[in-house]
Amino acid sequence: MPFNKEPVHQHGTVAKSAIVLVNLGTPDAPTRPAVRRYLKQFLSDPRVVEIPRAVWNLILHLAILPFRSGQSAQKYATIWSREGSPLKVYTERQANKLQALLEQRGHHDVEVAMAMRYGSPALPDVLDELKARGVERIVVLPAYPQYSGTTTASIWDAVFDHYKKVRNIPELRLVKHYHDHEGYVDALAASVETYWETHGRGEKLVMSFHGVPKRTLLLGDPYHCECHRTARLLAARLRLAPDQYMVTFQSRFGKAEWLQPYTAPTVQQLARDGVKRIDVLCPGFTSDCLETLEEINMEVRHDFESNGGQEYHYIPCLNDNPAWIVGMAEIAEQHLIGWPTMLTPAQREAQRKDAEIAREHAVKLGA
Ligand SMILES: C=CC1=C(C)c2cc3[nH]c(cc4nc(cc5[nH]c(cc1n2)c(C)c5CCC(=O)O)C(CCC(=O)O)=C4C)c(C)c3C=C
Ligand SMILES: [Fe+2]
Ligand SMILES: [Fe+2]
Repeated sequence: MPFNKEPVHQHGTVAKSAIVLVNLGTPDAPTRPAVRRYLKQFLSDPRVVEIPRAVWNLILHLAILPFRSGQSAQKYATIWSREGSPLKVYTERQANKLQALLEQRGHHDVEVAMAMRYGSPALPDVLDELKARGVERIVVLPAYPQYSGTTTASIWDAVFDHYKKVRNIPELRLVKHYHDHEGYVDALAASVETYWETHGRGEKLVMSFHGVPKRTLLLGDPYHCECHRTARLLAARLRLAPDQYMVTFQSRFGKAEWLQPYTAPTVQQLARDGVKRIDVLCPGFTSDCLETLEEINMEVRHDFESNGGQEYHYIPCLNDNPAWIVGMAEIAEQHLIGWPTMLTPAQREAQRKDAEIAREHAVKLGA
């Protein structure tokens, strides 16, 4: 494979650092063709569906895309906002606020960008733009607190695939997870406590995480354990006894067994058992999205209420809560250590001069 042509004689230019906040991605519009395009890219990822390609391609094109695209588009239409898909809107706000906070904390030489694993803005395009702007150090920060081969590793695949075509690769740091990071757990606890202060509290706190096939757990994916660790830490911060909270897994896809217990049947059973009020939190999603706003706040709410439950409270995701922006800044800072993001004005001026000399040098060489 040939390498792409790249800018020459950039040595000595101001090397900037960047944080790339990467989320899953979402369709460009709540329409059948846009959702089909998105699902096709998402579900063709071998990290997401581990079935031999020849078999899976047939199933995907004959049995899934023709039916699911329209059904999912209808669901997306119920949560779409004037600004677009909530997942993208919140991820964008997080990136902007993180940029401002890092600047406030003295990191004058770091830029924060946002990218999507599937759909737009596409991760490879964002990495290209950063390179064009002279960024030589990158922290890749997935929007997933818990590591899974199906999500986090897929972001890494996309990063590695992209740089296979690049000659001069930036220095890279990949955040694996922050399921037990204080800044993340504290932000979750603050969000729940604030909710309880204004709405009172339920008999049980249901912590619903996105599921994955059970098979991945048996094959060594740490996701399940990391979800439970987050739940234990959050319960400890909230001083909840074991009978005051539950961990469940939502969004099952396909016919295979996924991580149990499943959210919807668990909530139905709670209602049938006479529990009158539950509070539901989705700690594994840092932004509200289809899976929280439609599935949890609409479908599962209906399941609870139609089985005798009286009060169903959905506690929103961290989104752009100030406490979460602080948590993200702490996680980012721990990965920026040793990089010159806090240059003094004098140091920056020296770098600028050095870049000027390098450019003159390049002109003399005829580049
Ligand atoms: C938080 C982590 C996530 C894991 C782990 C995850 C695994 C996983 N997901 C699917 C299939 C689908 N997921 C869909 C939507 C979706 N998934 C996540 C996050 C995780 N997925 C988010 C944040 C979203 C919402 C995106 C949005 O636009 O708001 C969808 C698309 C919607 C639909 O048609 O239902 C599918 C499909 C699998 C198969 C999987 C693990 C193997
Ligand atoms: Fe998913
Ligand atoms: Fe486990």
